[in-house]
Amino acid sequence: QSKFRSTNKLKFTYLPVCPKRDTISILRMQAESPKAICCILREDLGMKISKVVVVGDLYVGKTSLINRFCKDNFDRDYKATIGVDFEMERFEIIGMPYNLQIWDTAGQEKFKCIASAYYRGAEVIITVFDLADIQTLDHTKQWLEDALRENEPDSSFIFLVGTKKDLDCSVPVLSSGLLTDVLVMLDHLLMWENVKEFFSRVAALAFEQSMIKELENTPGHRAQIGEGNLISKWSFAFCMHFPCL
Ligand SMILES: Nc1nc2c(ncn2[C@@H]2O[C@H](COP(=O)(O)OP(=O)(O)OP(=O)(O)O)[C@@H](O)[C@H]2O)c(=O)[nH]1
Repeated sequence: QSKFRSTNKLKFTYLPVCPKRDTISILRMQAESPKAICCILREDLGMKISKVVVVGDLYVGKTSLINRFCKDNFDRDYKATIGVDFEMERFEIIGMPYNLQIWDTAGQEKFKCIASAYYRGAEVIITVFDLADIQTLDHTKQWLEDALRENEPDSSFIFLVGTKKDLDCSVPVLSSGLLTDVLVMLDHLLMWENVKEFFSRVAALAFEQSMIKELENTPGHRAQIGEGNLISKWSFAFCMHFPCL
């Protein structure tokens, strides 16, 4: 919650994901690039990995969301995640190999201790709720607080994802009081219609974050504040790889 309050440039995105109809909607809250930083890109960065943690109540569809992206499949049978699971997805960004390590955590209370041990070091936190079960939206704040507690302040991008839009009983979350509580903290509302584009955006942001961190931690390399040629070039490169940007 403190993360929500302290970030004044949050974006909210609504995307659908599912196979037959526009079944899953994804609502995204995303802190804008934390600082306007122009980075000197280095050629010797090598392989980069960013950690994405997916949290939320049991049965909301975390595994399904990840499987839709990583395996392009959808399974109607429910198999509870035991503890944690993870997938590695490879990207290439501005010619550099880049991996997203996506951690699928169990929503069941009895596994929470195990799962929370994996929250640390998350560049991205994706909080999932079920559009057909308003309580799961209510619980997202707690999930987020738990995940943020294990990470440095302002070190993670946050996304909010609503699933199961295809179900007739889906609640009109956009007008629900609970979501309004969240929306008042946001500056932007965007909508997306594609899971791959969503994860591509996640990858782009995580990549950017890891570059910034790397530069900040490397002696002799300067992070420059403000507008500059390099940041323009960088943005363009992202557009080339991620049409959704
Ligand atoms: N109709 C519909 N069903 C969905 C959708 N997404 C997930 N499901 C179903 O919801 C059930 C739970 O999905 P999971 O992805 O296993 O849920 P989870 O959040 O990973 O659950 P835990 O591992 O227990 O935390 C499964 O039966 C899925 O098939 C969706 O968009 N539409």
